Amino acid sequence: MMSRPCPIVFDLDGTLIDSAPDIHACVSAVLRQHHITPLPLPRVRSFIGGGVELLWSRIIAACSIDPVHRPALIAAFMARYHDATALTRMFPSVIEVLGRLADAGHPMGICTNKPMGPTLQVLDHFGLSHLFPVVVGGDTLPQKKPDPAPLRLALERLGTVDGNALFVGDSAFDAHCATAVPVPFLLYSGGYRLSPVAELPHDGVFDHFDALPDLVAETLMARPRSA
Ligand SMILES: O=C(O)COP(=O)(O)O
Ligand SMILES: [Mg+2]
Repeated sequence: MMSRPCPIVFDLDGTLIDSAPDIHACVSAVLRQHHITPLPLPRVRSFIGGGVELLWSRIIAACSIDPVHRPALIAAFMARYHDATALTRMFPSVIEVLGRLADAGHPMGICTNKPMGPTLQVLDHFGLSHLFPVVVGGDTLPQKKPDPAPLRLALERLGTVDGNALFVGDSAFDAHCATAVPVPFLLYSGGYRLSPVAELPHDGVFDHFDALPDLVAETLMARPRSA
């Protein structure tokens, strides 16, 4: 099925890449440095999606850490996180499907709550940088998703003028951000979502990237260009 090209913006962690093992490893190393027992991977994974500050708020609460240590913990984490790619994997078929969407003429961007430093490192590591001329990170603006500002900036930089665009993500942060913009939202159900699919506003859902090109085409056909 062919789709007319429109800008597509992607979330990163839990959508294109499974980065939780690296984030967990960095968190565990920092906790051990501070003589705190590390948390299991599923617990840390459940804290991902809102950016580094929210991740550490949740860790500090879960481990009953004195908040006075917060700046030192975050600084130690960022020193490890900025180039942590060894345990990260792309989800199946991501590279092939992004290539197909790019070949079909879709301008593509990233809108992530991950800080720009590690975002650019991981895109480079997986050879994805050339596919994304627009990258908005968690520290690009004062606001993070679900605030609509970062996604609006990504869409504006991709030259969206008539609201004819799509956002693809994995979490409640993404779903509510897309609603606030507003822009149609395609939910990848294989990421770090905590809520049931039915509880997240979405225009389409997919559990494997092979299904994304047809879902993009169907979503665009269902919506008139001026919608
Ligand atoms: O790093 C995070 O907490 C979230 O990143 P994401 O917006 O790419 O899911
Ligand atoms: Mg995500």
